[in-house]
Amino acid sequence: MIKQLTLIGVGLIGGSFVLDLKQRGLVQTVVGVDVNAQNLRDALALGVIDRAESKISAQSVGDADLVLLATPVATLPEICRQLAQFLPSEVIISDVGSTKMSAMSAFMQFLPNHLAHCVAAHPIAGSDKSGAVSAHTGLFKQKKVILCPHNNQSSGSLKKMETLWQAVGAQVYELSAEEHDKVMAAVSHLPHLFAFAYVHQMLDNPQGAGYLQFAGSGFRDFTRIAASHPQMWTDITLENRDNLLKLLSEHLAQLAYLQTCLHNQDVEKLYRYFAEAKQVREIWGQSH
Ligand SMILES: NC(=O)C1=CN([C@@H]2O[C@H](COP(=O)(O)OP(=O)(O)OC[C@H]3O[C@@H](n4cnc5c(N)ncnc54)[C@H](O)[C@@H]3O)[C@@H](O)[C@H]2O)C=CC1
Ligand SMILES: O=C(O)C(=O)Cc1ccc(O)cc1
Repeated sequence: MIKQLTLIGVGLIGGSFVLDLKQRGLVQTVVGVDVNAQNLRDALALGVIDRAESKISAQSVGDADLVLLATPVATLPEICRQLAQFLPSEVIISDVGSTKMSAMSAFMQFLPNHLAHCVAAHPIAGSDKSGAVSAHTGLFKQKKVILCPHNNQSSGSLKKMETLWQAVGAQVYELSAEEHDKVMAAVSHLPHLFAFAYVHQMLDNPQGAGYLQFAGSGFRDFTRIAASHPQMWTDITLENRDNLLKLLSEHLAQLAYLQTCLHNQDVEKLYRYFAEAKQVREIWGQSH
């Protein structure tokens, strides 16, 4: 049972997590801190938080057992810098950000005396929606959450976060922050870049808007994530840029291969390429 959870960034992910904890009676009071006043009003009205605070202060974090950071990833250094002066000694600091090397470096730089209780975490669940109005229970049911333990980790704090994520229905895995960012670049960050690039190309094409009226379900499936929050994705792609730059050049080679196949009207190579991808996608789909 957590007496006070202070949620910094009362949006889709942080809001959904606390709603689940509340529903299970695992948290007594949730204090929300957010830079967006309307979002705080929505969160109060929807019962996501019990008290709203506009800034990090002794009042908002001084009595917390758990401080959860659920803001866009580039905000973590400044948030941790501000937190340092107000943190009670045993409080757990955890986050939900999509990049973990950046979270670890913010913890190490600005919370060095508190590092044992910093738990870097990432739920692989969410959507293209954002804000407290989108928060809902059940978001993490049967979804994976990756925890990234570090050398100075308190096993009690790690275990506590593992227990909370399991309580909201998630399956907990552990990876190093470095491995996490490499994997996520491939299965999440690059696909988002492709979706943004593809939709952008429709924007750049003078006829694009007219073409879109005939777009069907394939377009819908492929581009849903291009409606995701631009701030969130600016932060993620910049924080994971080294992995993404490497993958982008590998994928340019894939496109160049397709270009060559089409240019040469190479039926066999095209067929094999599509069939191999179809098999991988079908096998993945059977277990997800
Ligand atoms: N949306 C998704 O599907 C997933 C997102 N994540 C990660 O979770 C984090 C939060 O994402 P969402 O909940 O989707 O975003 P969101 O946009 O729904 O919520 C973020 C909230 O943080 C607030 N905020 C921004 N800067 C702030 C600051 N300096 N101090 C206090 N509040 C601030 C915003 O006003 C907003 O209410 C991000 O780091 C994202 O990478 C992780 C898994 C899935
Ligand atoms: O909208 C979708 O399907 C997503 O892919 C959601 C998502 C976005 C960012 C993450 O770090 C994890 C999950």
